[in-house]
Amino acid sequence: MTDRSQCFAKARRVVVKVGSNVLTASRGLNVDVLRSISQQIHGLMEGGREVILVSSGAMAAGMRRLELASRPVEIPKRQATAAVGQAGLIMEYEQVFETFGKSVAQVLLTQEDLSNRRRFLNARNTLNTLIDWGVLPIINENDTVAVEEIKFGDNDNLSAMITLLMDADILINLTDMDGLFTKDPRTSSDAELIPEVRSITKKIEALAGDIPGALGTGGMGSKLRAAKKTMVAGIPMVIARGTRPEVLTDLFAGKDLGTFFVPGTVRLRSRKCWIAFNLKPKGQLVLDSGASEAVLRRGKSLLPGGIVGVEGEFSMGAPVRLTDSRGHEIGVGLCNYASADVRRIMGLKTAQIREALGYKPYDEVVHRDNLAITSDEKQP
Ligand SMILES: Nc1ncnc2c1ncn2[C@@H]1O[C@H](COP(=O)(O)OP(=O)(O)O)[C@@H](O)[C@H]1O
Ligand SMILES: N[C@@H](CCC(=O)OP(=O)(O)O)C(=O)O
Repeated sequence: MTDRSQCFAKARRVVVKVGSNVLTASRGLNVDVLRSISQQIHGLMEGGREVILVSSGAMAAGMRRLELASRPVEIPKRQATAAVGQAGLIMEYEQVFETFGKSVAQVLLTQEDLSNRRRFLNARNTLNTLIDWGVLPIINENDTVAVEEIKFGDNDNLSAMITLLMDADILINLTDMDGLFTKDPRTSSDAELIPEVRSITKKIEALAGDIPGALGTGGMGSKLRAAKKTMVAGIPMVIARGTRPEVLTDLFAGKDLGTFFVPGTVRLRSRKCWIAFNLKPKGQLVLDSGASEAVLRRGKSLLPGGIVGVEGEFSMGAPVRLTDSRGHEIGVGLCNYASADVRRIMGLKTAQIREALGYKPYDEVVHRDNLAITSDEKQP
């Protein structure tokens, strides 16, 4: 069983995400909360932890700075508002950390920056260097250039991706609620806090509305989608109230605050997370029950003999989804053969590949090293 206090005690690299509603007051940024969270982060850093901050609040700060009563509808105006707000946001962090003798760095990212392997590795090197220097990286989505399809969608997702790709040990999502409730507490006074979630079932998903607070973006739904990713990757996530005094300090002192999302037992490392969550699968391989079992529970590579179906057209090296015969996703992997070749060798023994194709570069259709298991069915 995963012990929550152990997860906190052992966490060396920590990602903290702070939502817009936490950081905003009626007349602009809530500087008191920003200072309090910064102070606690500084405490964690002083205690030897590596911290990465994902901070929302640019749009909210910009709206207040420009005296806009509501969020602009047109995308360029939204982007311009966030650009104004980001400056004030980072300036505030900069000033607070200066009083601790520490530096902060602004890192603005788009989805593209993570899905392009070379750009991602550049970003990761930069983040690791900042951490080595004892500088706090403060990440936000690059709202000025990120529109529609290249948008992370929200910082809940961005913070989960950063947690996975930076091999962090825990994700703390600070919002304007004490955690996940049985109903939306904004509309239901009898809502009760759920202290622990072991699996994101349909029932759990149904509790969360996608309607965010006045200044937020994704609502509780996007936090659950983020938790799903970290849990599959074997990393715990917590949702807690960012305005609670000493929230971070208390969490690391072992207090049972917020909602704890229990991680899966197998830890997926950065490269496999990148395969699982950043690449768009180009096709699908359907596995028979023996191959599903071998891949899911026995840590095996996928051989041609266990494949019963191929969907889509893809070239060698393409990312593909692996499903069982009921269509449930087992994982995502890089395919050693093009779709046309997989169709010719599926169901065959590895010794028959050369005969069927005239060549045999690999025994495995998907090698274990290039396969990320995304099913939350219990693995060994
Ligand atoms: N079951 C639920 N439990 C807690 N909050 C919920 C639930 N369903 C919907 N919400 C809403 O989600 C909001 C938090 O999401 P959001 O506004 O996107 O926050 P943030 O700015 O921190 O990302 C809360 O203000 C709350 O009203
Ligand atoms: N990039 C946006 C953040 C949008 C966002 O995800 O907000 P939130 O749901 O409050 O975390 C901003 O800084 O305003």
